[in-house]
Amino acid sequence: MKKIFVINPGCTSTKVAVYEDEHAVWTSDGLHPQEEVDKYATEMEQYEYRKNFILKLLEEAGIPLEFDAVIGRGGLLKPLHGGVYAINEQMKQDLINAKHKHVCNLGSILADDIAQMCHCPAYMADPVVVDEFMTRARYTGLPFMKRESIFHALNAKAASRRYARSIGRKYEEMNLVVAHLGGGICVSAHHEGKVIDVNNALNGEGPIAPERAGTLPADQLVRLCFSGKHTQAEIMKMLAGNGGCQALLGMKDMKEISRRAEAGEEPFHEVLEAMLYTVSKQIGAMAVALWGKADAIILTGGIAYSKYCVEEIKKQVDFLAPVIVMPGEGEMESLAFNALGALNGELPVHEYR
Ligand SMILES: Nc1ncnc2c1ncn2[C@@H]1O[C@H](COP(=O)(O)OP(=O)(O)O)[C@@H](O)[C@H]1O
Ligand SMILES: CCCC(=O)OP(=O)(O)O
Repeated sequence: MKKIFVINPGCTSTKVAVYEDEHAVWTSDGLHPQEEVDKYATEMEQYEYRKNFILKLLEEAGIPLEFDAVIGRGGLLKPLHGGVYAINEQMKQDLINAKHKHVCNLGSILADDIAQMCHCPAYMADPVVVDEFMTRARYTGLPFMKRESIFHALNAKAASRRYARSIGRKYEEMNLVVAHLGGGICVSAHHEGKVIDVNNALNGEGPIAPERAGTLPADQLVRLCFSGKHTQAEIMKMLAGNGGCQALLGMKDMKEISRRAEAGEEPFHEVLEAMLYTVSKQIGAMAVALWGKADAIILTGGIAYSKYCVEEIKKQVDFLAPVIVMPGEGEMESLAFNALGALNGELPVHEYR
């Protein structure tokens, strides 16, 4: 029996879990009070805080630091193929110096720390930079600007595989549109096992999200940048962190927002309608990326728990393909399976260079 520790840092939580082979024997949602994380300007400054937070959770649960492997959610490295990677010094340095900032950059660093404490291997799998774009999806209208594949690869692929299995088909033989509806939102087009297009979930592309602005009118963004009123860091924070519902409603708790919208309370109702409209339009775009031949549209992530949100999206897109609802994210399970596969020699472990 292999004991695996899984670490998944998100903007509002550090989810952790202990697996014995494929069974979760302990999990924690690891929610952080917003005012705690708001104290830090960058994700790297949260390193000590998140590490101590994890060690305290383990201590309180009486779980000794005795694991066969530790696996963390992978961060904003250079574009990579999917799969399992051994965490090495080069990877940690690239994460510390990453051009894009997001707390998932801490996943591999924290995993390596804990692995060193229990003398076992450290891995990451299907990081947010999995890049399988078709060439035409990389283009913008400027030769020096290329689109980047940054999305919730782990959950989007795990949900796709789970759905394919449930209907007795292979992921590699299907066309799927997958909308991951979390604090950030991505809608990806999966063609025969490859994500050929997806909105950049982090920076200025795609739907309005609980804490992200999504696509903005470029001319207004340029004027804002040159207004002299904001630093670059402040504007980046408007795109991811303080954008979307956080900017429009002063909150990003989607349980609360959807409850108030459903009760007809304004501006919650109108803003949520607008957000879900942008999600639906992105689903339409990805269905076209699949030549209109999507086998299914999968709605996943925390917001897919909201029947109200799901119904609003369905009304707009169910003419395209059957809508399958898979609420929550299978990231912890998927990470554990990847580590188990690596330990058992069933999955190749790639070297990061
Ligand atoms: N029952 C629910 N109804 C509406 N939103 C929900 C519900 N449960 C969770 N959420 C929302 O889901 C989001 C978290 O989703 P998750 O997939 O864990 O993503 P992330 O890792 O990006 O935070 C939060 O915005 C949370 O408010
Ligand atoms: C795609 C980058 C990772 C990301 O956006 O994750 P969260 O939505 O969990 O913040």
